[in-house]
Formats: sequence, C-alpha cells, structure tokens
Amino acid sequence: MNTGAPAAPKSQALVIRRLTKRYVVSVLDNFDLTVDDGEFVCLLGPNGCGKTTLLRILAGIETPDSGDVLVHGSPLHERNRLTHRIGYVFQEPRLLPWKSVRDNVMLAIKNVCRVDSSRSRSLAQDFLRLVGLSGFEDYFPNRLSGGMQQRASIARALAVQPELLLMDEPFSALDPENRRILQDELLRIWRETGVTVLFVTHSVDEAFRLASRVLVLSARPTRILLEIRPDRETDVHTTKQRVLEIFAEQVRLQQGLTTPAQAVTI
Ligand SMILES: Nc1ncnc2c1ncn2[C@@H]1O[C@H](COP(=O)(O)OP(=O)(O)OP(=O)(O)O)[C@@H](O)[C@H]1O
Repeated sequence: MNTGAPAAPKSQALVIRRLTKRYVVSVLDNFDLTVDDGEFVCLLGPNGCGKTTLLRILAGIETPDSGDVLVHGSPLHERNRLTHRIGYVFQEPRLLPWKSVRDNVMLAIKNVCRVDSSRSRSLAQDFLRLVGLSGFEDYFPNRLSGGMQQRASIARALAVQPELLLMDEPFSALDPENRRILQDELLRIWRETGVTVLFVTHSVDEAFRLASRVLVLSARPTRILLEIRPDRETDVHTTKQRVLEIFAEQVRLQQGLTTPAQAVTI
C-alpha cells in the first residue's frame, strides 16, 4: 500500500571510489561503483577487462594500488585484514575433494564466523537445504554432478551470511538446462535472503534474466559504459541488441582490433 510517505533511503552495501590496479597493463583506473543493499548487479564486459580483478579485490584476495572500498560504510580492509564477510562463488565449484559437502560448508563457516561446531553444523544443514541439497550432506564432491557441486559452492558462500555475494561466471560450465535451473534457484535464494549480489557474466541474456541492474563495462582499463534496469525497460529486445553491439565493440577494442576513437559512443 502506498501511504504517501517518502521511501526510506536504501543503505549502501558497497561504495568503490577511485579504485586503481595495474599489473603490466592498467586494469582499473579510478573505477567508481555504488551498490545498494539487496541489489543484484550483473557485470558484463569483454575478456580481460578486469572483472575478476575487481571481484578479487572485493574478496580481499588482491590488493589495489589505490582507492577506497567501503562495505556498509566502513573500509573493507583494516591493517591488511578483511573486516567484512564476503562470499565468493568461482566459475568452478572448488570444493575440497576429501571432505563431504557438509564439511566443506562447515569449514567456510568455521573460518569466517565465530560459532561452535553444533551451530556450524546446523547452519550448514540450513544452507544446503536452501540450495536443494538436503539428503546429500554426506556425499563427497566427486559423487555429485557439476550442477550439484556448484549448488554446494553457493551454499558454502551463503553460509557465512555474507554482506556481499560475489559470483564470477558461476554457471558458465553448465549445460543450458542446468544453467537455467540454477539461475531460477539463485533468483529464489536472492529474494529469500535479500543478499547483495555482484555477478560476472558474458551472457547478455543471463544478465537481463538475473539482474536488477546490468552494468556494461568497457575494455581495459575498465569503466562503466552503460547501466540498465531490465525491469524498467519498455523494449527489452531493442535494449539487448544495443548492449550486444556495445559489447562486441568493446571485445574488438580489447583485442586491439579498433581504436578508442572508433568505439561506440553512448
Ligand atoms: N596476477 C596477475 N598478474 C599479471 N596480470 C594479471 C594478473 N591478474 C590479471 N592480470 C591481467 O589483468 C587483466 C584483467 O584480468 P581479469 O582476469 O581481471 O579480466 P576479466 O575481465 O575477468 O577476464 P575474463 O572475462 O577473461 O575472465 C588481464 O589482462 C590479465 O592478464
């Protein structure tokens, strides 16, 4: 019901300011991004533009050369220690093969949260149920299909009750049918948990299916070229075509097949 009262401002889950990272090449150069609590943001950009580097910095695996990252208003790092709970789902499940699915999830909980083992066991159980793996808790990863292993890795990331859930092309190794099923499951989980998601993909369809906001990224050093809220688009088909054209141009630019002056202007 609309009471006429102004909506409360959303809190910011993530603020990135002037983030800069250089290897031999410049990957991020004064990159800015703000993500509200509970948003589902898809990052769509050409190979090698810096998406994984960005996620690795947000997960504390990589350090930036300069810039600020604030999670819920406070710095991501303090004295080189991660001060926030961040969940990370990789392209491959990366489960420990010598541990059961339950123990894989419990290990993540133990590493991040200060809870006793009976609490971590019941949390693991809850999150495995959330991803549809009830009954498979004692299985070892090699007895599960690729889709089930990826479900387990999503449970592991969620079980630490992350302030940010980072997902780096998590469904790209799955067949189209499983990919669709897991996309639906992820949307359900996102709605149920309200977790803030940053999701990397190369698929325009996947981005439009999942995201509350799609960010189209440029070639390196990457910047945001275009922001789209799929649910506000009146002609999604035409918008997707435009994104595909921009995306293709950035791929060519990234591969050195065109010069910045020839790139699409927006
Ligand atoms: N540890 C590293 N040392 C040197 N160069 C690196 C390192 N990590 C990434 N790079 C380079 O930084 C650039 C961005 O890499 P990154 O993996 O972030 O791109 P990406 O957008 O995730 O690519 P993809 O879509 O192919 O996964 C690439 O040119 C890559 O070779």
